[in-house]
Amino acid sequence: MIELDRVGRSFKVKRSVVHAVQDLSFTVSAGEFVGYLGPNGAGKSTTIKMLCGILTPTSGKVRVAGLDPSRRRTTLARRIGVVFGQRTTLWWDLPLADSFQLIRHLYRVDRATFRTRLDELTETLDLGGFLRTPVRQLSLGQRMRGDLAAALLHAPEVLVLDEPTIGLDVVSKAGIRAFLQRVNAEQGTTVLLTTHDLGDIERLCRRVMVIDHGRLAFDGTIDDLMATAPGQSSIEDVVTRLYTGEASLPGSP
Ligand SMILES: Nc1ncnc2c1ncn2[C@@H]1O[C@H](COP(=O)(O)OP(=O)(O)OP(=O)(O)O)[C@@H](O)[C@H]1O
Repeated sequence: MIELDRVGRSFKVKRSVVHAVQDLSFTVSAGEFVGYLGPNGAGKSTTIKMLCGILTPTSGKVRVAGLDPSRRRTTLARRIGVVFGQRTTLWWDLPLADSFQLIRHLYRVDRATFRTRLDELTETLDLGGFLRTPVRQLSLGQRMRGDLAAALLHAPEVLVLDEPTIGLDVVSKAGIRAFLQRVNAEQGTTVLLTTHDLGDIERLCRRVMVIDHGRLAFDGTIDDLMATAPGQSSIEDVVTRLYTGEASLPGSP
């Protein structure tokens, strides 16, 4: 469903070049729920932007649902849902319900399918109390649930999430995690989740990939990840050792 083959992306900054992603190869199969971890500046957002066609790779090949994202961005948009937790894709001054209507038109979802999906999403994400509220008046947790609904209204096969639980309280986080688990299990949606919240990773992902300095540093199960730092019992400690280069990497490619 997602394939990267020796992908690189660099940026020219003044007279130097930043290699945000380098020689990155991985495959995510249909129905997987994969965590994508890495320290600040590791290249996660750059990867995600290449997956949805916002950025073109400088080298290598990206395929999502069989499509080249930067060349087929409009076609791909119908098959991928993306949530950037740090900024909304909703219309700031419009009530949530009106944003959803606009999305229905943009994605050409027929009226009956839209109604059924919106009813389902309203129930599972508990949106009923604020569908008529302008997005700018929503709390962060409400806005995030709105963004998730917006990303899923057109029933995409792939869902890419960039920090979807950032800034949320424990109850809101638990609600969003349960929702994501359900979407993956019941609809078979492939999910790639970027987060700094290791609770998200522990509760949701069987497989974890770690990127560091633009390169894949680890790809394996949570158990494999824990085995990189024997004697450490918490995932926080294991990931800290990985980020600081203190762990050995049996699962690394
Ligand atoms: N448009 C850009 N122009 C120049 N440099 C960029 C640009 N976008 C990203 N970078 C650089 O590429 C590197 C990777 O950035 P990226 O945003 O992908 O990291 P990240 O893993 O998402 O980090 P964070 O966890 O802090 O969000 C960083 O050094 C960043 O400064």
